[in-house]
Amino acid sequence: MELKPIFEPMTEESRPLVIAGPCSAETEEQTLTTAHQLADKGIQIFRAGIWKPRTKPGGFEGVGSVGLPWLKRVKQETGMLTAIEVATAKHVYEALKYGIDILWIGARTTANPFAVQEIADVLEGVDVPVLIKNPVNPDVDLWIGAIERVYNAGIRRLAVIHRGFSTYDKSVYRNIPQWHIPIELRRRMPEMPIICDPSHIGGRRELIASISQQALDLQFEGLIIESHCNPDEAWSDKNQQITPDVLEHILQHLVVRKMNQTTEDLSVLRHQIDDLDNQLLEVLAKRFRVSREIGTYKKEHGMPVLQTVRYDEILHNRISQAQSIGINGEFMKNILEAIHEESVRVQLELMNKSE
Ligand SMILES: C=C(O[C@@H]1C=C(C(=O)O)C=C[C@H]1O)C(=O)O
Repeated sequence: MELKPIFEPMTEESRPLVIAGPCSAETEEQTLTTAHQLADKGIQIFRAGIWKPRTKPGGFEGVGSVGLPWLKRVKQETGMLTAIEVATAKHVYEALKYGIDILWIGARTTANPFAVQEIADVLEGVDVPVLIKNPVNPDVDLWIGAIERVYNAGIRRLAVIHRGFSTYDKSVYRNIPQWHIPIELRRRMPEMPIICDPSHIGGRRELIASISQQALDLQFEGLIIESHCNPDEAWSDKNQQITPDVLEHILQHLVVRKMNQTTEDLSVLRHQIDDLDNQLLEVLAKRFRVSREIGTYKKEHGMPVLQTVRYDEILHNRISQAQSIGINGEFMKNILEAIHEESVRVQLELMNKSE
């Protein structure tokens, strides 16, 4: 992909790029007050939701097109660029008609290729920056598919927004970050800027600073943070919005690590890591060899592959062993589950071989 910077100038020094503004534009006064406060703090890009995709009908679905002239005023009075979410062709037309500078595609929309294609089709021939949020489900290919649809429409000023992923299980997060997904996107598309959305990942004000710092530590390029002049009275997402004052405080305390190159000091430690990874691989290969032998035995003796009592015992013992030497139990569980799944697959393959 041949991308252009989303904004000029975008330099290493300008990291992180910050986009801030209320979840929703509610009234002209709330929009303008918040915008002026943010502009006074040096924020250069203002976000506001105009059309809000709500889980159930009856919630506040955004003010709609009447809010677009308010954003035009924001731009005229503060000089900030304006950004809104678009989910349909009509939204794109309206946004462009009112001179909105940046469009973003929401997580629910990204999950739907028909909707993304509809938006891409109307963007054909338009030069506007587009930010693509991750789909609600942790599917990196679906995310990349949406990026490609927009890219194929000729949009070159592209970036993605990592806003976390929906989960049925209770979690401290509103949308679990699953950092490995944006990391995989970075591996596959190294030139694609990634903007983190700590407001939607955390769902709570208290989590915004730490999630933002994590994003910066992963070299993400920007942050999109919900900020409202009076968060407790917000019409949507009040728990995750912060005042421009709090936003300024958080931004001042973020540590931006600029050192990109590997230093000599790291090379010694990295050799150690290489060495340890080699040992891990050898041990894993040995374990699968033994598992194959067990599989052969089971085949000869008519035993089923899955042995839940044994598996349960392994999980239980290894997790407490791990915890006793300072390894996170949840992490150990994930590793053991992955190993077991592969071990069972290897044995099943063996069982079903005819000879
Ligand atoms: C290796 C075995 O087969 C399966 C795989 C296991 C493993 O890899 O640890 C454990 C139990 C079984 O479900 C076994 O029965 O011991």
